[in-house]
Amino acid sequence: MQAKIIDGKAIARDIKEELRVEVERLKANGTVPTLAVVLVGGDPASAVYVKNKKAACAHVGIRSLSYELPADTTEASLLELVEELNSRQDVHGILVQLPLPVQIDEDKVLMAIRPEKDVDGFHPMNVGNLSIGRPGFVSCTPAGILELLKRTGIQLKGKKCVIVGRSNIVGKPVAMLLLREHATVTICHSRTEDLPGECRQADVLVAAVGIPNFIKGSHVKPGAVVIDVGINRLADGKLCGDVDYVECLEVAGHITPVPGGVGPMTIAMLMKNCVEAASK
Ligand SMILES: Nc1nc(=O)c2c([nH]1)NC[C@@H]1CN(c3ccc(C(=O)N[C@@H](CCC(=O)O)C(=O)O)cc3)C=[N+]21
Ligand SMILES: [Mg+2]
Repeated sequence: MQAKIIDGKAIARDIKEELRVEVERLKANGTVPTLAVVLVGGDPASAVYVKNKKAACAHVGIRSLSYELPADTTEASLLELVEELNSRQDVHGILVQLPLPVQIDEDKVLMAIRPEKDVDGFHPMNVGNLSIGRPGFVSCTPAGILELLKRTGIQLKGKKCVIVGRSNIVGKPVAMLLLREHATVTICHSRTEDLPGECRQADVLVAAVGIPNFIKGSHVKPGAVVIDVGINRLADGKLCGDVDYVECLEVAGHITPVPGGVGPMTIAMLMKNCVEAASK
């Protein structure tokens, strides 16, 4: 039997509709939720994501302020902009699009954003709060994955979840979120011995490796939930996930497509974090 396709685009649309109502309420109370989006340089993929984020803001009713800086921007001037946005009362969320040009230390910039405005959830304070179970902003892709699982009715308690990829932005925080749901969590990576064997144990398999079609049908336990976090741009311009979709569709119980799976959820969670930032 073919896997059920989890429609991330539709679920993201539902979430944005829910947020629209909250934004109207905030506006009625005199607060216009505002996100500052900072883009340094002209990376074409980043430009697409930033455009999508601004479109989502417009849809939900969030005001977005756009800062497009040249590729040769210095670290000092970017930090100066972050400081200005930190101190502005009318700015609730700050997003500095990654990756940044080589002359800028990303860590330094992310640490400069006030944790209360860190709607990306990348500041060590928010990362730490997540890992010890305190409230704070959760980064958008991991939060989006959990929301997809919840709204699809996938039970996580006691289930075996295997994550392939150990990045700070996806692998590690998604592990923390799954643990919080009482799942048994394994994080695999490039040095894992017998990766296919680990993957085949998974009730929920999360692929975040950045290699097109890396997860094959033979990695998947029949009936498992397969979440594809990959966004690989192929030479022909098409988007491709980390999961071999055609193969895994025949084995999995549920699967997310690329595009239209985790990507739109990332943006919906960014909107959710902005609304939360503005509510405080
Ligand atoms: N500070 C920061 N925060 C981020 O959250 C952040 C970032 N930097 N840098 C890059 C990654 C990547 N990312 C995506 C967001 C939306 C889609 C998305 O909308 N994807 C659509 C397709 C979009 C397309 O056609 O290219 C989909 O999967 O259906 C993908 C990827 C956010 N990131
Ligand atoms: Mg990645």
